[in-house]
Amino acid sequence: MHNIREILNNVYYVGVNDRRIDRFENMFPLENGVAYSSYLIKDEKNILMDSVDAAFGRQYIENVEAALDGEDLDYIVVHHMEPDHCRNIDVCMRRWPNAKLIGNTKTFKLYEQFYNDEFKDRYYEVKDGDELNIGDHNLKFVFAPMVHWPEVMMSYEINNKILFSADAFGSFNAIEGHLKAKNVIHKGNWLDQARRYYINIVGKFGKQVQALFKKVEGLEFNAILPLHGPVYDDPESIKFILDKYNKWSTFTPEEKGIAIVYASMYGDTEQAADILAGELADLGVSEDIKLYDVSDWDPSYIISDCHRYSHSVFAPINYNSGLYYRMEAFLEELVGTGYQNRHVSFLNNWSWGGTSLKKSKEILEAGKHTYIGEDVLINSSVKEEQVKEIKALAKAIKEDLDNTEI
Ligand SMILES: Cc1cc2nc3c(=O)[nH]c(=O)nc-3n(C[C@H](O)[C@H](O)[C@H](O)COP(=O)(O)O)c2cc1C
Repeated sequence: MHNIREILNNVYYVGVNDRRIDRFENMFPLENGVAYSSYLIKDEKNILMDSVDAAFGRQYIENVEAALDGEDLDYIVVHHMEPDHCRNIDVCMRRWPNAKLIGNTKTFKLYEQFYNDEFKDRYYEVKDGDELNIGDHNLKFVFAPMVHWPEVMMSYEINNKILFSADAFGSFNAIEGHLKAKNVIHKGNWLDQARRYYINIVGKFGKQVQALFKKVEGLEFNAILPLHGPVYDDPESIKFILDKYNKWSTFTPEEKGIAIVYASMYGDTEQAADILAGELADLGVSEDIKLYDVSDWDPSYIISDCHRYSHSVFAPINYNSGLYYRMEAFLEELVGTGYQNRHVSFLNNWSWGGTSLKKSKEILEAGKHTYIGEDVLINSSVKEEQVKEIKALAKAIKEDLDNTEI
């Protein structure tokens, strides 16, 4: 049985929900699955936007067949070659033998790398800015290289001002009935999941996202249809997510707040982090204070909040003369997402010596951070002297937070 929605006039959602997947890209834990979105525009020529993950072939083909309602398929656009969106392209090409495959040079190169050149004689190659008229709809292809793969392109439907945005503006979470962003984006964990998706998957490519914004400057959007998560089709939600993307892609904190990230094997560093958090609250910090044990949390959550907030406190500890490896992996990954220009402080625990603090600072160096307060050095366990130092650090962070404009 099919399950499709007409989301805009003659634009059908033909995507699927994957609630059986535990980790996206076999890496990022999912709390409530993910949607693989695909769209069909019906017009004089029918055009399909991308496909879905391999696991959903049968369901997907039934969806596309239902949306076509007996008509033929003329084109399939491959906006992004990542397999969660293109593993059913070959199935569609065989099912609809008159369909042409729309992509760019890089799309077809990647297609043949992942699969083969079976459909070579049906390629319809487009260049950046090319247009294709299919009746009442007029598509303009906008290349968006490295947002977040090299072949990525978007389609802007000129007459109705609809942007088919590939992975940009996507989110984790399967769709629970509400496909329209206005019904979900301000509720539950949707914004957190949209942020975690962007920061961890596209985040590194802020420059390329900004280049795309420049390219589409002046275009109006009535709808943004991404390849995951809800669709944006009202002015408020569109403005909301564009503002967020502008912040995220310029590595600007979204809000004032403090992420405290610690490593602790026996609880002493954790206690120092707790004392600091309590002291910050007692000093009147009303913004979010989040504590993350690097051994406990998947890095994608911590990385997302380090980008979200203005302030971070890192508490690395010494381990076999170096930096505790989970903290090292976390910091490397954080830097890999372009984390920069934040206000940063340190707690450190040592029992006989090591390079953990120095190494942590070296890893973070590229981000040109502002260091707030004195580093607090804990010799195995927190003593009265360190409580004083932690209080002084809390005071410095509170003052700086008060002086921070977002
Ligand atoms: C397996 C292991 C290796 C450690 N290696 C070092 C080290 O090389 N240098 C050091 O100063 N402390 C080392 N420590 C001590 C920790 O850095 C820390 O001082 C101690 O675990 C207390 O902090 P915690 O209660 O937060 O774990 C090590 C601890 C463990 C459990």
